[in-house]
Amino acid sequence: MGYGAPIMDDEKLAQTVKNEYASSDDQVTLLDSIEETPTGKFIWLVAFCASIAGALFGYDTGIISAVLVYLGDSLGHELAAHEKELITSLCSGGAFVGAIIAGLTADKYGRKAAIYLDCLLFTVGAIIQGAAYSMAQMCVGRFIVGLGVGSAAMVVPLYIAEIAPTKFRGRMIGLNNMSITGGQVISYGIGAGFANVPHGWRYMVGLGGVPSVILACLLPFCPESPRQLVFHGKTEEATVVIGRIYKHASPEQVNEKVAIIGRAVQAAKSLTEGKSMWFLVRKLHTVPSNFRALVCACGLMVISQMSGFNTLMYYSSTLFALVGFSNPVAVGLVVAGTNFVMTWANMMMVDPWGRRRVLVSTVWGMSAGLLAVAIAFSFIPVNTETLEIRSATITAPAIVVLIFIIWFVFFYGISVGNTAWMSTDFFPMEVRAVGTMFMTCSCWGSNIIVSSTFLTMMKSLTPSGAFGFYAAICGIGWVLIIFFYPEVSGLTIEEVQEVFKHGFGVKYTRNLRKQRKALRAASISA
Ligand SMILES: O[C@H]1[C@H](O)[C@@H](O)[C@H](O)[C@@H](O)[C@H]1O
Repeated sequence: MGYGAPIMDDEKLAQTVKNEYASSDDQVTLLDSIEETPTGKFIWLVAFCASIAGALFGYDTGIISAVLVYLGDSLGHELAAHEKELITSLCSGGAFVGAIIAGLTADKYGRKAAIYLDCLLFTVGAIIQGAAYSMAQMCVGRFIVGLGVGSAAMVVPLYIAEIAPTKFRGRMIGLNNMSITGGQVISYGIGAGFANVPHGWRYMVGLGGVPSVILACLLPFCPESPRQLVFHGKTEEATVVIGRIYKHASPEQVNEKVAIIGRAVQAAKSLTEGKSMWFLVRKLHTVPSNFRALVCACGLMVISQMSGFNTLMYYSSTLFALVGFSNPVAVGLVVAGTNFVMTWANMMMVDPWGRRRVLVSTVWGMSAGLLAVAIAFSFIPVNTETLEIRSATITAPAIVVLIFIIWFVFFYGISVGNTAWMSTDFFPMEVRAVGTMFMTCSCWGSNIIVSSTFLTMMKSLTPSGAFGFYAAICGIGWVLIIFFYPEVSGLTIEEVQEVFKHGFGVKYTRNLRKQRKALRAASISA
């Protein structure tokens, strides 16, 4: 029994597993036993360094709301609404392009090269923005930073997924998510801190260039992904890296791990050697298991974005001013802070609980929260022409809106907001980079749609209609997750490749996890 072994009935399971464990020559492969060994601090430090790029993603997307408020006429004139929209959306547009560039190059040049490039983009973009005296210069700076955001959003989870020990993979990608949402909290704090400083907005954007320099200095201490090293024929280097990651493993276990990776790499190579990028894109769409992985990864990402969460990130001031709060920036900080705390909760829960279990038991809460917001809004007299409130005092429905927005963020942060970035391990190696690229593009594509239609929807559908729409998306998303999202937590990245060969793998992984549990129990009692 090895990867892709048939799933058997529950009754026969315990005995068969015990027998096999006792007789198999291939016990190491069976349990990938290196994964059971303790790992040291080194790999956490590496994941932490890579996550600085995630913090920059969060910082640069979050800071814009404060920058827009304090720009004034610094770019030569007071900006019109459409110019503000342009500055905001150019970052998402750049991110879309950045994700494509990273996706096309991550295999050829390795994961680390893309992160170095991100550092350059974040720094150059920050300098250009901070020194901008014209709308054109600001737009260029914003787009360049967007390229970095999109590339980092794509390559960092990919890099972490490939270096992480199986038992910490979800948690380590979660660390990157914490950096994203932490970066957003910091950006709100810095936005508030520089609010009354002359030219404060220049410091706000310029500060985004500092952590990228720090990251560039730390990167030489981080290893290249061992899977990438094996892919490029550097098996000895990969062995050293695996030895550093699993520092309590025996040399045999290290060699076996490299051999397992080598087999997966060989399989990937035999399918793709000498083939063009277009071939990989076709393979991603035409091989049924790849396509199912793609649907699942992009589907979850689209649900996370179309839930409307980022309307709160980009337009929270507008929204909270609309319902009568006089200090919308502070209220916005509460939203970003809740998201950050729940990202931590997600990180702690995904590996022991399993991603699917977390999603199934929480996504309904997003829908329920948004529905309550939609209902509460119907009691608030909003002028849909001007998007202004007709009464200046905070009413009970306004408080209900705030409570249920925080409720929504609570469930968003603990579920799709972070789990969506973990699906990079759904893809087999030969299409992992290109699959992650599509997943990241589906993030920025749907992000652009939501951020560019929110205010229009508030006007044409009324706030109740807009939030009702997002509630429906979350409700449908929850049902789709129940039927189609498999549990891959606890499986090695090589094992995950088998999952989508069995439909969407929901039943397959349920049985596989049961088998593994029994196998572990048998190995302990043997
Ligand atoms: O995972 C992140 C996180 O949830 C952020 O708070 C959000 O702004 C991003 O759009 C999302 O991709």
